[in-house]
Amino acid sequence: QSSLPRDLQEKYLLTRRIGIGVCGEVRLAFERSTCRKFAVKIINKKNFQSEGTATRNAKTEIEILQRVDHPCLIKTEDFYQTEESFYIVLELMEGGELFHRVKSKQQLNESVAKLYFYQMLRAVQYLHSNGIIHRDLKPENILLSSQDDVCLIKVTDFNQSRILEEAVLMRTLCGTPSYLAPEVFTHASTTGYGLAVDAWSLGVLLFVCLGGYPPFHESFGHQSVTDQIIRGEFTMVQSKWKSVSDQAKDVVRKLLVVDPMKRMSIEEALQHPWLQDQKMLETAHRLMYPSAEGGGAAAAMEVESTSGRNLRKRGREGDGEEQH
Ligand SMILES: CCC/C(=N\NC(=N)N)c1ccc(NC(=O)c2cc3cc(OC)ccc3[nH]2)cc1
Repeated sequence: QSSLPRDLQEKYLLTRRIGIGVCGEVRLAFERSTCRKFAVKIINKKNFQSEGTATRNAKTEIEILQRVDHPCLIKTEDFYQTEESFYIVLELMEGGELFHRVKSKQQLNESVAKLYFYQMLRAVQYLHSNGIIHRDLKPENILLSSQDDVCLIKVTDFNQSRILEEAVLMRTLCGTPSYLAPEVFTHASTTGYGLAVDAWSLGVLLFVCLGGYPPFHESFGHQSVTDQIIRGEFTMVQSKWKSVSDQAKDVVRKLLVVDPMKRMSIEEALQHPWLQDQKMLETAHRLMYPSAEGGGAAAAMEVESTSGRNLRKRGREGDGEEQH
């Protein structure tokens, strides 16, 4: 048991482990003064090849977490560190990881999968509008707010995330182009291509929620997982997929497209017929914007559009501008 920072101990009582990851664990914690429950993510620095990388990654992750504000993105409460670890105090997501939910239910029913998928799309749409690529979307990084099927989801773990440095690309293009590779000029290295990796991952996530098993896995046939992915070869086993609608399958097939330029984007996915489901949208907005409860969906849409507008404004004027 590595020694916990004293100021963390003074403010929180850390109890049992509730989650385990490659770079550390998650403990259930109680704020001593209020008895409110929190999750404390402990990230061991030794897992990174060098001290510098650990600190840089964590700093980026913390910067992202403190900068983003969306109902479907995890929120940090506090941050501590010692020589060997980072301690991040987070809102507790009582439902745990989507990974365990899908595992225990074999597969989610389509309306639940749709509700979760829509929230993931909104979270990733928000990240992308802030110039952030998540790059590591998987069931372990999708948390559920309660044990109920109808619940809020939150995306977490920004360890692999990258903030798109358009400025770096601009500077590059100012230099002599003669040594630059073609992809620097094509879509490949600007926001378009980078963002598409998250669309692919959301396709894998939706496949797992609907089918209860992953589309690419070493146990399938003779090919390596990498070959299966590069070829975009997956199978929708009848026994699992016969109860899934054609529209849901269409979303999966349009996201699991190998060519990033041909892959359906997040925006296109949000417009797909499968998600034009008023009942689901009302439930999702009620979960995401409970304060807008009184005015119903209209108010929720109002909240969405204003927050979207603010974002775009901030994007144009850079981060310096404080939005009031
Ligand atoms: C800022 C830290 C973001 C992060 N990981 N970041 C990283 N791995 N670099 C991360 C990773 C995992 C979690 N997990 C949880 O919060 C969590 C809550 C929870 C509750 C459970 O049962 C009630 C079971 C598992 C849980 N995981 C929270 C944050």
